[in-house]
Amino acid sequence: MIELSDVAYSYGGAQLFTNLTLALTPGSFQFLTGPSGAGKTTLLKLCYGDLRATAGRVSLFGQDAATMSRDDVAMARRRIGVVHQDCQFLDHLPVAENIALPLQVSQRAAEADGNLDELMAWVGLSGQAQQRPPELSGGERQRAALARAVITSPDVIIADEPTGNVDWEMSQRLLTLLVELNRMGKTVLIATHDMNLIRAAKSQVSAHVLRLKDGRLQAGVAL
Ligand SMILES: Nc1ncnc2c1ncn2[C@@H]1O[C@H](COP(=O)(O)OP(=O)(O)OP(=O)(O)O)[C@@H](O)[C@H]1O
Repeated sequence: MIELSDVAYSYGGAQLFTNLTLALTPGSFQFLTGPSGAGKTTLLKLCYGDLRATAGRVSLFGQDAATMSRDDVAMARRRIGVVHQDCQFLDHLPVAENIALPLQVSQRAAEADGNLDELMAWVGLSGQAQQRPPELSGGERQRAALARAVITSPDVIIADEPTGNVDWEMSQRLLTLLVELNRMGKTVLIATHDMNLIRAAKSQVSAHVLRLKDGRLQAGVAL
């Protein structure tokens, strides 16, 4: 679905990583871990077409990202739900409207009628639909961000620290939602520092763990 082959990335100075290879195969559940600043967010951005590799090949659903037009990338992006590290809400809009926004952007607003209430209930936010994002707790914001990422029924979910700043119980609840999505056939990639979360996931799902460190991606990390 998404493949990085011998990819390098630099923000202009030293290379953050080189010769990095990663495949998001259909239905896989993968964790990306590694020290702060190793480049996890950068790697996720390459996977969802937000950044272009400085070398190597990124393939988004069979197309070479380097030769894709902006519209092609936008179309591919519709198949990827992203949970950003800082959630990125429009604070003046109610939570429900924030969650429905990706449908409007992809001109599918009519689908909100059927899906939105169900999705709000799934993430346990039915009572908060009309609140503004700044009025939510950290865990509620993370669940709202997950709901917004999946409202368009993407094939792939990419989540950057989806359990940052929440307690253990809430991180378990978010993990359960991500595992449910994977059981529905979604491909899941999660960047996290939380090794306890990874351990908990491994008892529920066949998860692969990758560690990005010193510009290299290692598989089979000991937990
Ligand atoms: N837009 C940017 N311009 C220049 N440098 C950047 C930019 N974004 C990130 N970096 C640098 O690239 C490196 C990797 O950042 P990145 O956010 O990908 O790491 P990370 O592993 O996700 O870190 P964390 O775990 O702290 O979120 C860092 O040194 C960071 O300062």
